[in-house]
Formats: sequence, structure tokens, C-alpha cells
Amino acid sequence: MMLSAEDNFSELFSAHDESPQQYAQRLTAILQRVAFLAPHRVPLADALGQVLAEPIDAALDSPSFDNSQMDGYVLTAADALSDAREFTVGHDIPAGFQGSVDVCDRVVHPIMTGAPIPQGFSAVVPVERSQAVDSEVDAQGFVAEGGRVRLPDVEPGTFVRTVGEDIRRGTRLVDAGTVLGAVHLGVLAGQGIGEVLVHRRPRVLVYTGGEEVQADSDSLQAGKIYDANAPLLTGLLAADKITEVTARRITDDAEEFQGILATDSATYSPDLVVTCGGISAGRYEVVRNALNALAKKGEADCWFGHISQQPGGPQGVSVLSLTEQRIPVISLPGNPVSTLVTYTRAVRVALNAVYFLGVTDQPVTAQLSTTDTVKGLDAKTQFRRGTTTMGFLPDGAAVLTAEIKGGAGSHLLHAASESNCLIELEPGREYKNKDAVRIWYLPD
Ligand SMILES: Nc1nc2c(c(=O)[nH]1)N[C@H]1C(S)=C(S)[C@@H](COP(=O)(O)OP(=O)(O)OC[C@H]3O[C@@H](n4cnc5c(N)ncnc54)[C@H](O)[C@@H]3O)O[C@H]1N2
Ligand code: MOO
Repeated sequence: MMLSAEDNFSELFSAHDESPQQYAQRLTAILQRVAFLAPHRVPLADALGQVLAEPIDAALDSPSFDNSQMDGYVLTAADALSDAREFTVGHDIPAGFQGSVDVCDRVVHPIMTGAPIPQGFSAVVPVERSQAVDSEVDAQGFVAEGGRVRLPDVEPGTFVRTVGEDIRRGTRLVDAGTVLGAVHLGVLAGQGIGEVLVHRRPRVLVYTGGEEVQADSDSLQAGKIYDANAPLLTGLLAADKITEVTARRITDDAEEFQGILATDSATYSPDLVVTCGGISAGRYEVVRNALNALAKKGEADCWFGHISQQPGGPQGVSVLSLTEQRIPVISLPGNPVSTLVTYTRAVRVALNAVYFLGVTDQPVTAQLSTTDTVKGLDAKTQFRRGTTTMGFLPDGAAVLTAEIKGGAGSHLLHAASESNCLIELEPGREYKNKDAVRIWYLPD
């Protein structure tokens, strides 16, 4: 299925037979219809790591005036190259100097780094290349006003930073979509820019649970498990700089969950809801049952089914219309590794496209490192967990290798914690040592 902007909204929730790639596209298409967040202005000091929503062009030349690159003496062009090398010392020109300076034959001025080059002057000789002539020098080596100094000849323009050398007015400083780093902030601050328009990140409500998930961290009761998914999912979102996240625990009671969704939608106004578990084929599938019931009442559009990947086969996506704002709900399978795989392969790809997270969500090619032949599944894309290493070929060229860690099961979270990527095995393919594989770096 190829999706386009013209796709009918309800078609997006009909039965689908999908690859992971097609599912990522469908999630994106659904979010694009309901999840627009207007960019907002933030103080530059808060913009580190945020994604710029509009291009910024330079309003000023930088430097905005010719200035000295050294602490030293400033000379006129004629004095820079004249045969006679001894000069009278005039008054100081410190950084920030705003006065005017008379141009007098054979008079040089002590000038400090960053100070404006006065009209009629042309070159700077660093103080350490000067020699006092019958005059005292201060601790920095400067001769006092009225004293005499010997300077070597210099080319006009030496140690002068000229207007616009770094930035010409009108130059594109930062493109829209750039993740703002410290250097960008420096450049923008240097232009006197105090606020920037950045993309907003969604406020997310996360639901985990099921009857077997113990509500507290007291000693584990028979048949119960601790909640691994809430910290896992909150951490994955935080790695993508989505930090306005509220995690809530639910039981297996689908009716109760419908009520919780209604109350929480009003209380938290989430831009997005993510659920974990309760969506497959059992009797107590709280998430699927609750959303299907809401759909029957016309309060949601929803789809639950399978995509052709392992782990993470069972999936669900819905849009709630409980409040005026339509809220997308992404329902991930309960097995923690299935949540990790689906987030990495599909959810963050969709969130990145819709909310402009500025994360690198695309796969790269690596060389599989394996002692045995590795076979994928017949009709599903399989995502194994693995580690990457940068190695070198005999000719010195760099090569990225990837090695599978642990088994294929979706409950094997510990092996995943020792991995940094997913290794994608295409349906029906067999891989030998050194075969090319696609890998997806885990969010970190
Ligand atoms: N008859 C079928 N049964 C199952 C199918 C199927 O196609 N037909 N699919 C299997 C696959 S594959 C997966 S994946 C799971 C997905 O099931 P759910 O999304 O409904 O998830 P749960 O049943 O609620 O939980 C699955 C598993 O994960 C554990 N879990 C749940 N929440 C947490 C948590 N917060 N922290 C740690 N572990 C959690 C839960 O105890 C289960 O063991 O369905 C299969 N079944
Ligand atoms: O699709 Mo499930 O996540 O394999 O265990």
C-alpha cells in the first residue's frame, strides 16, 4: 500500500496487510491528519537541542566594523610601509572605543583586540614585535603616550578583521529543520537575536499495565511482574527529546479504561497517547476492547491487527474524538522488546516526520559478523538486536560491522539492553558472514 495525502481517513483504519515500512507510512499519514502542532517562539537560551521552524538570514555584517585582531599598535597605510620605522605613541584605542582619532604623520596608537580600526588607519603590529625607543614600557610592553616606539614594516591590512569577513548581511545563517547546537546559538546571539521559532514537541500520555503488572515496587506477588514498559517507553521518548510525558497504569477492565481515557484527555490534553499491551487475541485485551467500544459509539476510529514483522506483530492505531481535539493513540504490543522494535522502526519515524524531532531515524548498511548462517523468517521482516563495531579493511577503509546479540524472543529485554541497534533480516533471506544488512540504531 502506498499512501498519499488524498487517502481517505477511514481507509487508513481498514484491514491492512503491511510490511514495517508500510506501517510506518500509515502511522505518519494518520498523525499528519490530526497531530499538527504550531511552532512557538522561545528565548535563545532555551533553544539548545530544539529544531528551528524557519530559516534565519543575517541582518548584520559580522564583523560589523573593521577591528583589530591583536593587542598592538595601529598604523596608517603610509606608515605601514615607510622606510623610517620609529614612531610617536598616541592615545589608547581600547575595545569598545567610540571616539574619533586624528590621523597624524608618524603617530601610532596602542590598540586592543576587538577595538575599531580608526578611519585612515590600516594595519596592526602586535605589541610583542615592538621595541621601545628611549622610553619606559608597562607590564604588557606598551610605551606610554608621547613616548617612542620602533615597529617593523607590515603589509596594509595585516591583523585587521574586516567587515563581513565571517557573515555578509543576507547570508543564510541557519536552515529550517536544523537541530540547534551551541555554535548555532553563538552565531544567532552574535546577530542580536534573542528569540527563535522552534517546533513544539508533543505532550504524551503513556498507558501500561494489565492485571499481571504489579502496581507498586513491593516484593513481587505470585503471577505478577514489575512494569518494564513505562520506564522503557518514557526513556525512548526522552531520548528523542519528548519529555512532557505522563505515564499511567491500567488494569484489564476495558470499561474502566474508556472512562480513564475520557478523564485523562480532558485533564492532560495530550497531543498523543501511547499504550503498551492488551491488543492481541486474548479474552482480556483491555486496550483493544476499550478502543473498539469507543469506535462503536462513534468516539474513535481504530484499527487493530498484525503487521509482517517479528517481534511486534500485533499493533493498533486509533484516533479519539472524545474532546474537540482529535487525539491519536498508538497501541504497541506488551512484550517489551516488541515495544522497543516498533518504537525504533515505525513510531519514531512517524513522530519525526510529523513533529520535526530532528532525529536520525533512517537505517544504515553494515556488514554482518556471524560464525553461522543466519536465516530470517519466511514471510516476516525480523528485527534482531545487535551491536556495531567500526573496523578497518586491509586498505584502511572503514567498515561498520554488526553482530546479533541474544535470541529472537520478544521478552529478551536484557540482551536488548546490551545492544545498540536492530539488525533487519528480510523475509526468507539467508545471511552469511560479511553479507550486507540494514541496521537501525536504537534511540539513546
Ligand atoms: N493467540 C494469539 N496470541 C498472541 C498473539 C497472536 O497473534 N495470537 N501474538 C503474540 C505476540 S507476538 C505478542 S507481541 C503479544 C502481544 O500481546 P499484547 O500486546 O496484548 O500484550 P500483553 O498480552 O498485554 O502482554 C504481552 C507480554 O508482555 C508482558 N507485559 C505486558 N506489559 C508489560 C509491562 N508493562 N512490563 C513488562 N512486561 C509486560 C505481558 O506480561 C506478556 O507476557 O501477544 C502474543 N499472543
Ligand atoms: O510480535 Mo510478538 O512481539 O513477536 O512477541
